[in-house]
Amino acid sequence: MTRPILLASASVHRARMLEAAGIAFEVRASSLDERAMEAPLKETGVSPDDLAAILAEAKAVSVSEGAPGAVVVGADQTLSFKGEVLHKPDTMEAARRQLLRLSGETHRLHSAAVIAEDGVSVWRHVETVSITFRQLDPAFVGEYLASVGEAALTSVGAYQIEGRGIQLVERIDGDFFSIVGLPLLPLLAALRERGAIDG
Ligand SMILES: Nc1nc2c(ncn2[C@H]2C[C@H](O)[C@@H](COP(=O)(O)OP(=O)(O)OP(=O)(O)O)O2)c(=O)[nH]1
Repeated sequence: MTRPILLASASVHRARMLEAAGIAFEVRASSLDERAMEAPLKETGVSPDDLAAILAEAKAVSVSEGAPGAVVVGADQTLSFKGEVLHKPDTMEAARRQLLRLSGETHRLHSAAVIAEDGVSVWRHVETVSITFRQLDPAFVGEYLASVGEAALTSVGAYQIEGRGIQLVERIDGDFFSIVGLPLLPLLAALRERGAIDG
């Protein structure tokens, strides 16, 4: 007998990943205002990986408080580049500018997952991946964005690595699943340990 799993995320990418892994869960996205939460944290000089963990924990705990007995998974991803933390671009023009900034450079994705039960965080994991982009020609970036469209705006880096986004990349150092949005292997091990999935 396993325990109900809730995914406290509005990310279709995370939901698809768990579905593909054969995990039974329900989506119950958190209503937290991440940007409002993030502003004071940034004043403290919080590191990008800690920021991802704190936001993931806040989402998991907030959903978990209203779901007694459920195993609630919260997640967050931050992109760090030259001391800045970048977020999902708001517009296609912002996506174009962001991709050109990352051209020929290495950025890091910090992918955090947290499990909360009955309003208490019981497990957390942050995986950091370094991604180096090729030298990107502005015309290529324009063609890439025209081909992927608004999907580019659903990812923090304005790319989906499992899709055409891989054509932007020269090198990846780290876990593929963490780029897509969840440190999947450590998360599955934790769900097993907590009796939420069989195995
Ligand atoms: N499919 C795919 N998604 C990616 C990739 N890189 C980043 N992402 C997505 C995963 C997340 O949905 C999003 C990271 O943004 P957040 O951590 O703020 O999550 P999001 O706002 O989507 O949902 P949430 O805050 O959990 O409700 O970027 C990738 O290479 N492939």
